[in-house]
Amino acid sequence: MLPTRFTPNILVTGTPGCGKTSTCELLQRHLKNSQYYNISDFAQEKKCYDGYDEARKSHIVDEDKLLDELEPLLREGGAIIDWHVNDVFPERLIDLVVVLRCDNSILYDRLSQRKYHEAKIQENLDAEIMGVVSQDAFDSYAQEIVVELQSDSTGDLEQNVDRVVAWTESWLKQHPKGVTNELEGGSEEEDEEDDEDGEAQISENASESE
Ligand SMILES: Nc1ncnc2c1ncn2[C@@H]1O[C@H](COP(=O)(O)OP(=O)(O)OP(=O)(O)O)[C@@H](O)[C@H]1O
Repeated sequence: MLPTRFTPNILVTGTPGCGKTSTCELLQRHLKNSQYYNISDFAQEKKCYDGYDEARKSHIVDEDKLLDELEPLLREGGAIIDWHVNDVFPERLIDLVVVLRCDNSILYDRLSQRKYHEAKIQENLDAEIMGVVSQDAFDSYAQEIVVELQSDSTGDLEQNVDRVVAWTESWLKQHPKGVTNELEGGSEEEDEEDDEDGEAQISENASESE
């Protein structure tokens, strides 16, 4: 059981089509020693399924099994997690939650290009308008570790990655001794560095945190 993680775990979430995979793949190229987990692929690879949803034409993920597989990896730190569901990961093992947002007409075009049927497109557009994923993130994690970033253009994509890279560098400086991997129920003590510095805040512009 690893007691400490020395690099942060970053969850990238958002409505399907918002750009999670594009962002995570670019981020992984910029962050040394990071591991990218696309949870849809991970669940398939580890067979973390609990049936098949005919209406949605997709497997139902067994979240308990998923966490059994993922938690030891999160304890190592440096995870970049990509999933539209965000409220299943243990808060004690997540250091930053990035919620990608997308303009609805742009999202419509992206989902149409995937040949999604109209009802599925509409369901996702409604979810994006209502901010469903964002609300889940703010309900599930401390407000100060959740950040919403717009992902409409390639310029946004690059800027978002720069900001998360800058945030990570700042986190590493603030936690030279790493962060204690709390046990379920939070029975282990917080790392001293945490108490002194609090959470690393993501800045409006990447350069601000340097
Ligand atoms: N910021 C962006 N600017 C321009 N195009 C983008 C941007 N982000 C994503 N795209 C494009 O939108 C499409 C969907 O992106 P991507 O697969 O990264 O989304 P996703 O959120 O991971 O979707 P899913 O949840 O279904 O896996 C891709 O064709 C990608 O190239």
